[in-house]
Amino acid sequence: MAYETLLVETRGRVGLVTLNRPQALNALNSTLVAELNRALDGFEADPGVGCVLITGSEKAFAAGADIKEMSGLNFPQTYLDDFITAWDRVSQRRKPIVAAVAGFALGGGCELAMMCDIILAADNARFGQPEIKLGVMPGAGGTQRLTRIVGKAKAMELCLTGRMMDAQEAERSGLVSRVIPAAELMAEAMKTAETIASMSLPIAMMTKESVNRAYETTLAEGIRFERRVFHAMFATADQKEGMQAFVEKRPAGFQNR
Ligand SMILES: CC(C)(O)CC(=O)SCCNC(=O)CCNC(=O)[C@H](O)C(C)(C)COP(=O)(O)OP(=O)(O)OC[C@H]1O[C@@H](n2cnc3c(N)ncnc32)[C@H](O)[C@@H]1OP(=O)(O)O
Repeated sequence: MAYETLLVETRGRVGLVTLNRPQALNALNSTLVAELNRALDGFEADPGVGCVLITGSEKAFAAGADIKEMSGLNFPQTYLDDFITAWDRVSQRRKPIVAAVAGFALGGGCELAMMCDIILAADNARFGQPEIKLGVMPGAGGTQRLTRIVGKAKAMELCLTGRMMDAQEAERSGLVSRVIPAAELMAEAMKTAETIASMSLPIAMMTKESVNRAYETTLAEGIRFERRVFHAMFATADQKEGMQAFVEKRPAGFQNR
């Protein structure tokens, strides 16, 4: 089935989604979110895909939820439809997701990036939660994820003033893992996604689950969870292959089992 708001392709073991509403700076309307979930469903089900890469355009990763679509909503509609639930499915994916962000990542765009596992930023990237200027606040996880990532002081300032931060500030704050010259962003992001996709898929998925557990539980519980998952990894063929390959000084050939 074709996509109206996305470009979706598979490059080797990387599933690539490019948000494609240039006329609206990739504002996230209901069609785009539904299509993004459809694309991610496909990649999750495809054993040939080991990592997903989500990107936008040079000018905008995404300028937030589509304000024109949202502006007419009332409380019963937003409560009953709870459209944000569909967005949150991105954060529930089990395969690793890399976000390659150039230009604006604002409001829901910043929230979408934070639902991914790694954010790589072009040097022209700008992040922010400007919802307060619209008379609302972040509703797709921004007040929670941003606060856990950058800390209360900066999250509070960004959410209460709507100020944008540039890529360097985002890197200093721990929001992005790396800043890359804009012209090299896609090549670097593909390299990162390909590296992840070359690992054992079950081991990468368990690693993602374990790192995410750090956000959801106490340190003691998290350590216990990590230990159990670590033990379980010794039941995989890929653990045998990975360690044997090291001993034999050759590249590992993972079979994803
Ligand atoms: C998910 C929730 C619940 O958390 C809520 C949200 O995400 S609310 C949305 C938060 N985002 C914003 O408030 C950002 C809104 N956009 C801007 O402030 C500016 O567009 C900009 C600073 C990102 C870029 O400014 P500029 O370069 O001057 O471009 P524009 O002329 O403003 O925009 C071009 C074109 O795109 C349309 N556009 C931009 N953002 C959105 C949006 N979020 N929703 C709908 N449409 C958007 C803008 O209206 C322009 O379209 P035309 O007027 O030319 O048809």
